[in-house]
Amino acid sequence: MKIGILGPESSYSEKAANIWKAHLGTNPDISYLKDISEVFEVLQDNSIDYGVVPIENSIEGSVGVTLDLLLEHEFSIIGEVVIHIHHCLLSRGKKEDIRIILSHPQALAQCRHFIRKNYTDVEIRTTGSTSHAAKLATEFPEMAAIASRKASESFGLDILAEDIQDWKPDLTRFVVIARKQDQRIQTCTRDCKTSIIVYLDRDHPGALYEMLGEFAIRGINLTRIESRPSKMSLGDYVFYIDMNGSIKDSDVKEALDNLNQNVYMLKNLGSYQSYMEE
Ligand SMILES: O=C(O)C(=O)Cc1ccccc1
Repeated sequence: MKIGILGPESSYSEKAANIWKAHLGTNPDISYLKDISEVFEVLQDNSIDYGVVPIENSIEGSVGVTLDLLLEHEFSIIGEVVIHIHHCLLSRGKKEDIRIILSHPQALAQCRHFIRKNYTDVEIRTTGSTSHAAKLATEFPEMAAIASRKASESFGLDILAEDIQDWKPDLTRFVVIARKQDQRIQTCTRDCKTSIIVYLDRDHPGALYEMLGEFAIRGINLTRIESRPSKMSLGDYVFYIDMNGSIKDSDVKEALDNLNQNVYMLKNLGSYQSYMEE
């Protein structure tokens, strides 16, 4: 069995994958991939069995590419892992040498104030992962990467600054995805969450109110609601909704069945267990 994550070694995805593996009871091999899109691509072509991708961050919000790809593919979410992020600035060079700062776009966004305050004259470059940024920074002393402390050890870089994210705590939620037809998908036993994507039938007053009513009247707690452009026209949206509970709970099932009859499209991404880093 293989699990695909953002590579190379010491990305935050690897940390999330290791937490999930510890609960799994089996030990899938890690496949290091270049970015989030590649995780979806190789899961689609059967080269891996699971993928671990970031979906949401407490500072920067949604990871749009993950949301879009969940809509495009027939994958299930089979687990979620929430981890603490402690970004460091890593380099071979000294502070005064730095001309280029590299990282994953989410990490750069989480450290925006730090960069503006301390590095006014640098070029910013994005990479597929924080650990890829660290690997590139080994090549030139004028490069610095925003990545984890673990990445500094893996790639032999000095830590120029630590805990540089603009807000604390910085938490990132990762989802574990699998092909829908995968028989090995475990059923959730506790702390279950369910995720769906909804595209409403037509825009009319109260459409969102009616949709949310299905959850409210059954006392189902929504943990997130997010709109994303449908990409069909400006002002047209799909809704991503997460809730506490499992599709095996009769109230959740009933709410989704009712909703399904009154919306254009409802995609059930699955019910899964949530793990928080201790
Ligand atoms: O690039 C990584 O290490 C990731 O796993 C994605 C990411 C980037 C920034 C914060 C959290 C996760």
